[in-house]
Amino acid sequence: MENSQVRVLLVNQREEDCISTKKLLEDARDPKFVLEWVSGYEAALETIRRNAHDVYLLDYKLGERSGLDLIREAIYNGCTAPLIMLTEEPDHGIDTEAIKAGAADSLVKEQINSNLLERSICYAIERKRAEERMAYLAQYDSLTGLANRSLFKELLSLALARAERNGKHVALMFLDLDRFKVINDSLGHDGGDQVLKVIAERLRSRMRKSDTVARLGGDEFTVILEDIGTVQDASNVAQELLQIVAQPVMVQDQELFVTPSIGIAIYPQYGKDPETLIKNADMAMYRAKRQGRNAYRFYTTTMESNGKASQHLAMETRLRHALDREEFLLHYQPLIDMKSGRVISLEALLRWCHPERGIILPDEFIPMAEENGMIVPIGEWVLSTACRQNKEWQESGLPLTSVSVNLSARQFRQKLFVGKVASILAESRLDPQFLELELTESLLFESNGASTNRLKELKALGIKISIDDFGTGYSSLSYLKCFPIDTLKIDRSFVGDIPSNEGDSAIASGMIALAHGLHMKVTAEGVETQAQWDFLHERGCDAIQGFLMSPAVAPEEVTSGFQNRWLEPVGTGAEGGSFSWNLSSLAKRWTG
Ligand SMILES: Nc1nc2c(ncn2[C@@H]2O[C@@H]3COP(=O)(O)O[C@H]4[C@@H](O)[C@H](n5cnc6c(=O)[nH]c(N)nc65)O[C@@H]4COP(=O)(O)O[C@H]3[C@H]2O)c(=O)[nH]1
Repeated sequence: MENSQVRVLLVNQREEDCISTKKLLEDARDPKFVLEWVSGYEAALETIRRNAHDVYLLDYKLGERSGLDLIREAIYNGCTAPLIMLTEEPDHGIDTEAIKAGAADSLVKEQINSNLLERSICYAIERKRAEERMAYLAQYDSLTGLANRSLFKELLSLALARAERNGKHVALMFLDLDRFKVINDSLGHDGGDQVLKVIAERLRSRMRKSDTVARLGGDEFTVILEDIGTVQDASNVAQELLQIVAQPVMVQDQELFVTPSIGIAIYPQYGKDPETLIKNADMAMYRAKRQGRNAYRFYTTTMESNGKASQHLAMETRLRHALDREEFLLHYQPLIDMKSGRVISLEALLRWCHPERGIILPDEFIPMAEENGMIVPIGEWVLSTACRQNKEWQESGLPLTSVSVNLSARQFRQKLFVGKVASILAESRLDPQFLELELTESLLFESNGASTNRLKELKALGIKISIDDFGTGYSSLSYLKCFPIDTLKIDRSFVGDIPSNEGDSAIASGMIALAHGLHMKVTAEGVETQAQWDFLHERGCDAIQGFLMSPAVAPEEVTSGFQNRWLEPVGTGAEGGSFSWNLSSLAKRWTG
């Protein structure tokens, strides 16, 4: 026990009990017990209110009142130290009542010996400390010691209620470090943590005791300034915060320069409740970032009313948090082998479950995520979720298939990308042969030898590579033979009008022949009609994907699809032999 002297207050009516208890505790060396005694109920309550003891031993019999009453009253009066009940004889009913009332333990006097009493006291104190520590951890950020998100929200609600009562203003500042990810990536998490600690300390020491500084997570901090006189006051503080954060930080013998972007929303003009105020300060912070970082911006209504630009800003702000708030999900679309009718792969397609708008398709937010770099962490999430999910399916006994994952150029260009893929595979325990990465044509051809090497490293891991949207990238075909590619995916823009459009039909046929000539497989995307199916089948296309078979579906539907209608090949004839397709029944199976 840390504190080697434990102050004990014994409350009972008989002095001889005090003497015997003293004797029991006398031998203890560590901790050393210092026993005090009071006999009356009121005197006991008075002493307990002074909060001067580490533990209380309360007799059940205290004249007209009982020890149970004293426990309840002590707790009601704010007693935080543990209370232990002492009874004359074993009584389960009293024990239970005592514990319910808040006692740490209940002991029968005649059973007590020195050892038992010491242990009971020490356990009670340790348990109390553990509870206090847990309560602290639930409210404070363990890295910086600042208020955490939940305490911050509570304090903000209280601050707004106070401001409403007193007719005052509150400024909420949302502060995010610029390019913190670069620091984390280059110094590692320990280095990043040290930076966060230094910044947290600077913010704390600048603010008054009555102001709140919180860390919401990652590199996001908030400051609540109560009782501000004018907007200029908030401006001055923001200006000062920019300066103190920008002071060099020494970490791992390196001098680093960190800058923040700060968004400010003022209560009550720009948010009457905590949620609105937080959302608006966040949006203003994002505006500061977009306008060059290392700056502060006040939230104004024009940020909302400024048509398309503001919608874009609001969407980007939400997108930045979507990952933390677990708003992304994956749907899966099957790719069907044309010979066997079996599912050979499931393409993971990202969906954003927007709290107000519902499911948003990737075309609406991936370009934004590409532009602001969010695609890198989002893509990592997609990759690990898809691998984990596929492993789960395999372990649950579903037929083995690959999962294919779309890659963005920004992800692929990361220096550590191959290592990341390897560690995701290791974590998910998915056999690499069941992962396929889909890269776009332009991604490969825009870069140089680096892509070839990276592709070779990926292939060396044992995963498959396909070229997505093939035919849309204006690339030189001669490049194709330089890359270790398994599959070409014909873009759906060439599939939509076959067989009626001669040009598209010729292109699709040419692509199939080209891929086969280079010993690659071909998948046609966007197959919606039987005529397209027939055409592609005749030309020897290996696999197809499209609404004719199934749209992308939620993971649960993949399981039920396999169980109900996706399992067996359709038609007659042996696999690989001559196979007569019964497309309408196949399509029926797929569409349920
Ligand atoms: N009209 C029509 N469309 C069909 C048919 N069959 C499938 N599709 C749609 O075609 C898209 C196929 O994916 P993609 O070419 O890789 O095109 C994807 C891919 O480029 C990108 N994307 C999706 N998920 C991710 C991801 O996790 N990471 C990255 N970087 N990009 C992704 O967003 C694009 C659009 O995805 P989705 O909206 O899910 O749209 C999917 C799918 O729903 C059909 O028969 N007819």
